Amino acid sequence: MSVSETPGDSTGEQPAPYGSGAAPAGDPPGPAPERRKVRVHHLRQWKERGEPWPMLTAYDMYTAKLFDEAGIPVLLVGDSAANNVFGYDTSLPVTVDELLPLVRAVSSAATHSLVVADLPFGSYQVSIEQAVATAVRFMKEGRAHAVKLEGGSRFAPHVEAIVAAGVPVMGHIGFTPQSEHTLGGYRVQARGEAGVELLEDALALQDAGAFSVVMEMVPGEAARQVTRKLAIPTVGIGAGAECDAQVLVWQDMAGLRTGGAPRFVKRYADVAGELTRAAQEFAADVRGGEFPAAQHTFD
Ligand SMILES: Nc1nc(=O)c2c([nH]1)NC[C@@H]1CN(c3ccc(C(=O)N[C@@H](CCC(=O)O)C(=O)O)cc3)CN21
Ligand SMILES: CC(C)C(=O)C(=O)O
Ligand SMILES: [Mg+2]
Repeated sequence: MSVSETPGDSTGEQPAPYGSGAAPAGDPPGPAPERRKVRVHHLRQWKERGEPWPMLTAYDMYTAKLFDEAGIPVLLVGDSAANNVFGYDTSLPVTVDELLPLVRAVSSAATHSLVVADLPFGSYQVSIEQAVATAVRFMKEGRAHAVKLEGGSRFAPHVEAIVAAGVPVMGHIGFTPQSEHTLGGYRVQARGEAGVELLEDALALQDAGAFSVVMEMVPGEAARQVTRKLAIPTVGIGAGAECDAQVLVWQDMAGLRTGGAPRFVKRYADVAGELTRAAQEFAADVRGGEFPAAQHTFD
């Protein structure tokens, strides 16, 4: 168990929500301490304490509510909704107008988790003004708590301007799916010499005021070095065990998506199998006259 903060410490902060440390030994029995809203400074506290934290994507009200209640401190409304909600073959086509209602749904349902809205391709690359305007829309209309965008040093000015507008920003480097045509497909990034560039990008984002950085599909050793050199937490996806946090797309993690998954995915459930079974049983019940029964019928 980790050392818990003394209530009423110099910052006047209550202990951070979640965390691996339960109530200190000797606490009176009773209801669990009140969970508090996750804020960006909590993520940095967990890094300082060496407590890894989980992040999942969510795109709708039910998953947001379940993951929030399960203690997932950060929910990402990913532009991966392109693949996993809208059925596009890449993340490039999804628009701000398509993502905004999903962000609003997740933000409305999450009572404690920090909700991060992913800025889609084309909604921030055009200019710094466009980046700020899009981030503001996701905060104002989507009611997000933070935004995420892809890119390193070249997007540091965009990050700085969004942060100056009062919006926390999460970076995303390594394999950046919105640039798949530049990167030449879904490939591991920052191998060998290119590890230097990964670190430069991460530092530029930190200097620009990002509160965290996602690293996608980079060698574990490169991710470890970046994580050690940054004060802000790193979030890995296919970036090894040494990141401060880990993120997966929920349909991959829960086995709703069938077919081959990337190597970095671990499957924790068979939601596809369970849903298929339920649909088949429902169909058989209807065809066999078993449903609806008397208790499903009004007098
Ligand atoms: N369902 C889903 N999961 C994701 O992780 C995800 C999305 N969608 N959509 C947006 C991006 C795209 N991502 C992906 C998608 C596929 C691979 C993949 O097929 N990787 C292979 C090849 C790696 C290589 O060439 O070295 C792998 O085996 O990991 C990786 C990242 C991550 N994101
Ligand atoms: C995979 C995560 C990091 C993401 O950007 C997304 O889901 O869109
Ligand atoms: Mg994304």
